[in-house]
Amino acid sequence: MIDALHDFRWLLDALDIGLVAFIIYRIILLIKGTRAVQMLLGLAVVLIVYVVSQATGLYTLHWLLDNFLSSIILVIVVIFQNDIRRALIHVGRNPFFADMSYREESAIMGELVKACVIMAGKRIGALIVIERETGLNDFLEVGVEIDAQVNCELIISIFNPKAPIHDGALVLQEGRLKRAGCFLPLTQDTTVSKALGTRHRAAIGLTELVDALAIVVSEETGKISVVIGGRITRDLDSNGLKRVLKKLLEPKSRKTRKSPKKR
Ligand SMILES: Nc1ncnc2c1ncn2[C@@H]1O[C@H](COP(=O)(O)OP(=O)(O)OP(=O)(O)O)[C@@H](O)[C@H]1O
Repeated sequence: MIDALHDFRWLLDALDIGLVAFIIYRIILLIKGTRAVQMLLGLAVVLIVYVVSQATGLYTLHWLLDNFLSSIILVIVVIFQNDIRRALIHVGRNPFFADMSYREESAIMGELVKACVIMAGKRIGALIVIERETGLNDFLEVGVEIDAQVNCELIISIFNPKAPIHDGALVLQEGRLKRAGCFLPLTQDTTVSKALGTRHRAAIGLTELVDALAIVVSEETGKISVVIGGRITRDLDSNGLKRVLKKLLEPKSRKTRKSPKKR
């Protein structure tokens, strides 16, 4: 069997390279927009200094970095323990609608859309962020833990201007309302319309960094926008919002299924 596999060495090599490329891609996707990127850059600098110290004969520095790098796996595990845990938890799972039936997904999307439409009608400003593949934990330090089912009335009460947690973003993870009052990075893009204030700029800023989806309800105009990849789609009605959410959040496996009503 092993000998037979050796005849297909090129196939194994291709598989090997493909798997490593896929793992690196998933790691980049996971840490994109998190502090792990800065730490990784720091480690890359250490590695460059190590190589330079060897080439230039800076023996003491080289000895020091040699000892440090010999335990690099341990260092990486300690530094990235949260990211590694998150990656392992997410393996094989759909990022937002994890293990949910079509009916549960529809109910969640229905509650979300209903809440946005009502808030738009009442001119209640809102910023809702939905986690997809990339973890948002780095943006959840500020804010208040909620961890509740997605519910229209609850969403509206969170953004009620009299509520203490109405400021900032409401973050949804794995089909649940996870945290409210979260502070997001503002976009630095100078081409963004001057008409858009900080709520919209926060939605654009975050989605430039991660693959999350943001819904903005404007307090000023009552318009609903969806932001993804730093790009904003404005003035969506109930059907438009439903369509966009369905397209962006529905698991790939479900998209290929012909008749979702069967579930
Ligand atoms: N960095 C941020 N992260 C999350 N939310 C933010 C951030 N900055 C501002 N906000 C939210 O945006 C609100 C202010 O919105 P502002 O009027 O400046 O923006 P806007 O884009 O014009 O929105 P609107 O059309 O609703 O007025 C704040 O009260 C706060 O809730």
